[in-house]
Amino acid sequence: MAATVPYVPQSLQASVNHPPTKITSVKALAELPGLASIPTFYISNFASPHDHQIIFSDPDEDAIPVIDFSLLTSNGLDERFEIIQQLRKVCQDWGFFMVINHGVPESLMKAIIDASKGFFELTEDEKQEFEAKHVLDPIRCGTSFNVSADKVLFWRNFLKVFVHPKFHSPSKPPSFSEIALEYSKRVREVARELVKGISEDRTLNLENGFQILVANFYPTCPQPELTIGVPLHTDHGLLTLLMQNEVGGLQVLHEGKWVTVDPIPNSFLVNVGDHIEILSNGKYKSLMHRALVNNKATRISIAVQHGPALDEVVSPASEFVDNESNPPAYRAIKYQDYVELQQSNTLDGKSFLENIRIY
Ligand SMILES: O=C(O)CCC(=O)C(=O)O
Ligand SMILES: [Fe+2]
Repeated sequence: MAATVPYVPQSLQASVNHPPTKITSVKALAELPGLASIPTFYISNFASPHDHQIIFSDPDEDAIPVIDFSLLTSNGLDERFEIIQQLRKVCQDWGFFMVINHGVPESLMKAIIDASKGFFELTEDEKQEFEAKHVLDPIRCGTSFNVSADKVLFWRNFLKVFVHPKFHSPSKPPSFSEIALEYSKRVREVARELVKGISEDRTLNLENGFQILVANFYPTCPQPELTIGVPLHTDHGLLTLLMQNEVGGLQVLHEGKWVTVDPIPNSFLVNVGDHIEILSNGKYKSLMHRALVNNKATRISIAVQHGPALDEVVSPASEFVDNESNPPAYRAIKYQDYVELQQSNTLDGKSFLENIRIY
């Protein structure tokens, strides 16, 4: 019989309500035999059903838009024009869509999930080598979002790797590097076409755009309704292309309702990030989203974020600004500074964009 009071090692125990200083892995915690309840520092308001007037969306009524990528790269000019209009409308109305017929092989999508699983299954000692000191270190694994700032911890382990313009990779497991290199390249090609279609800005230097691969590992949780994998937030880049193993958990905020995402197999879930919102001067909104956890199966998601070049100073593009009726709504900021600030803070339920918004 499972013990009602779990054994939690000293190093994982909360002192009053503060998270312990040394926590590296919720995976190790989740694997403790007989864990029936979660430590208090994982209990989070962000998981509360009252945090955002939640109405679970009716899947039929709020069907998530689907973009057929093959039309974007087809030679038919009419088809391309049509799909670009559709893409821009979807970015304006939703900030979120699924992409089908994207050309990234199913076997490669499966391979990156398996390689990431292999990484998370390394021993805690082996993974320690990849625990970074700074948010701009190119290889960084950890738990929660930012354990030095988080007031409560989130039920997630992550690996964040800078994969472009310079490719980095952990050296373990041995197959990770080759798979991650190929996966990043193929996903980047899809992202570049989508960004070109959405943004009318021709000054973006996408060749040298920053690309980061984030692998998320959400172990099963004995009390999933009390905690959360990632609380609501927006992504810092231009576009994120996300996929997952067969286990769901992503919710997107659409017109004040949480929409639970049930993806089409082998599709990418694409969301607009903060830098499309900045460039378009707010026309295309960065998507608020979060990841729930469950008590049945481990969830793995791979989110690849694509941004401008790190040294690019981004401000609203001239075609979206009119100084009289539509003045710039965001301050110019170097992308690298934005990433550093966003990643150094904790997720507090607001978009980090609020920090550069001009009122
Ligand atoms: O796991 C998910 O579905 C979402 C993860 C996410 O939002 C992120 O890594 O930024
Ligand atoms: Fe995200």
